[in-house]
Amino acid sequence: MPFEFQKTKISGVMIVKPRIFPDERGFFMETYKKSDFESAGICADFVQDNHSYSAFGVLRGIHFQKASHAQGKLVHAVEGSVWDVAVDLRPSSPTFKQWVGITLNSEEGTMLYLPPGCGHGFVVLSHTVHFLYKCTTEYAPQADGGIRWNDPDLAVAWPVDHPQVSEKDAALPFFSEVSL
Ligand SMILES: Cc1cn([C@H]2C[C@H](O)[C@@H](COP(=O)(O)OP(=O)(O)O[C@H]3O[C@H](C)C(=O)[C@H](O)[C@H]3O)O2)c(=O)[nH]c1=O
Repeated sequence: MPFEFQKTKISGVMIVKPRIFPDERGFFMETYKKSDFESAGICADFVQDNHSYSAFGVLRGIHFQKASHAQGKLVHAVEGSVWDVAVDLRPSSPTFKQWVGITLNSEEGTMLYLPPGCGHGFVVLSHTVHFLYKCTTEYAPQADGGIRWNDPDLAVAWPVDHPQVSEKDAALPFFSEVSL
């Protein structure tokens, strides 16, 4: 099995560790295989791939798409490292409003799968990061949602004191104001 899957405290949020095959040329790893993911309970059909590039201290998120446009995401850093957060935004979930955070770096190739219904954000830990992710639904700006990164109810323990947040993200609503 080229992947190791690890559950987190949030239902459906899975840590995925690919098997790396190093040799004198460099390395090879599989970063997704439908049959292995389905065997681990991740039955996701990905329809869009994204790539973002950010500098140290940049914080993107906490974002989500609403209702039928809710996105499952398989995220990883292909160069550099981030501290990545999944927030459970499913009111019926026993871990509603809870979050998990994990460092994703390109050396280990560790990935995080977030099911639809989770908010997602990350802050860059390395000088720069190339961040790639697969999504289970296409971009739907009309369904865009977000929560302020430093929402006191969520109290996400970001490991960077003064992150660089875009004007748009700095103006996102607090959890108490959000319509899910
Ligand atoms: C997300 C997205 C954006 N765009 C366009 C819209 C804007 O003109 C530009 C930048 O978008 P945005 O500022 O929303 O990019 P991020 O702040 O990286 O947003 C993402 O960051 C957090 C961490 C996520 O998990 C989401 O995938 C996504 O919300 O790309 C597209 O054309 N397609 C897309 O799928």
